[in-house]
Amino acid sequence: MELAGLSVACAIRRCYPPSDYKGVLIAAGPGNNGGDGLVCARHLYLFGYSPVIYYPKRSGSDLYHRLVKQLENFDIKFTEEPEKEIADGKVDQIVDALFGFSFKPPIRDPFRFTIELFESSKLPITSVDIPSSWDVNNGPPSEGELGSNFHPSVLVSLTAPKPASEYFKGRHFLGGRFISPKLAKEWGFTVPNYEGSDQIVEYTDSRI
Ligand SMILES: NC(=O)C1=CN([C@@H]2O[C@H](COP(=O)(O)OP(=O)(O)OC[C@H]3O[C@@H](n4cnc5c(N)ncnc54)[C@H](O)[C@@H]3O)[C@@H](O)[C@H]2O)[C@H](O)CC1
Ligand SMILES: [K+]
Repeated sequence: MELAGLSVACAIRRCYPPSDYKGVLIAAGPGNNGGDGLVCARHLYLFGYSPVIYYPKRSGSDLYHRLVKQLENFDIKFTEEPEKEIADGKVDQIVDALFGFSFKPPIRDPFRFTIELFESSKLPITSVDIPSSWDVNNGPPSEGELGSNFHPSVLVSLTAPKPASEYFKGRHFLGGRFISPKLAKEWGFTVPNYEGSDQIVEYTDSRI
């Protein structure tokens, strides 16, 4: 999770530098995708951003208490009113860390509100692993359903791209540099060539 969150922060640093996109709203969900978002928020702070975290359904487990404690130690702000942060101009970009591969539709509250916020926002949005509300295999919800108008500008797939990423049209990165060739072979995917100490690789038209 630490490396996953770091890789998302690295992709954001590459696409949306703090000189132009300093205020970052991180929407964190109740599972591990949300945990990646909490880790990402801490690294963004260390990279010079001003993160503000919306974490409406907190996990009770010790790991998450410790992630929150680390953020509090940096005086990183938590908010209950993400729409106000956006309206007040405190936010220049958004991180979608609501749900990853364990999401099962339909979306339950309080996350319906958050997906509506994503759909209506004009700000750049980076999704962690899968755009939230998308089905891991089949991609965006059908037209007219909540989430069908959610198209983030950046996607950071973790460890390996999920089938839903085929429907994604923006800048696509792979992160989570911790898979051994042996494990990748066992699971039938390729570990790309990460440059030097990079935590991310960007997919190009020719794929990696
Ligand atoms: N396992 C790995 O290799 C890695 C995973 N990483 C990250 O972990 C997520 C998957 O995490 P998981 O905890 O399994 O689930 P999610 O975060 O996707 O969500 C579960 C969470 O959401 C709730 N939920 C599900 N459906 C709904 C719904 N319709 N409405 C409201 N709430 C819903 C559910 O109850 C749970 O609380 C993966 O995508 C990666 O981001 C790391 O990257 C490390 C490697
Ligand atoms: K997500």
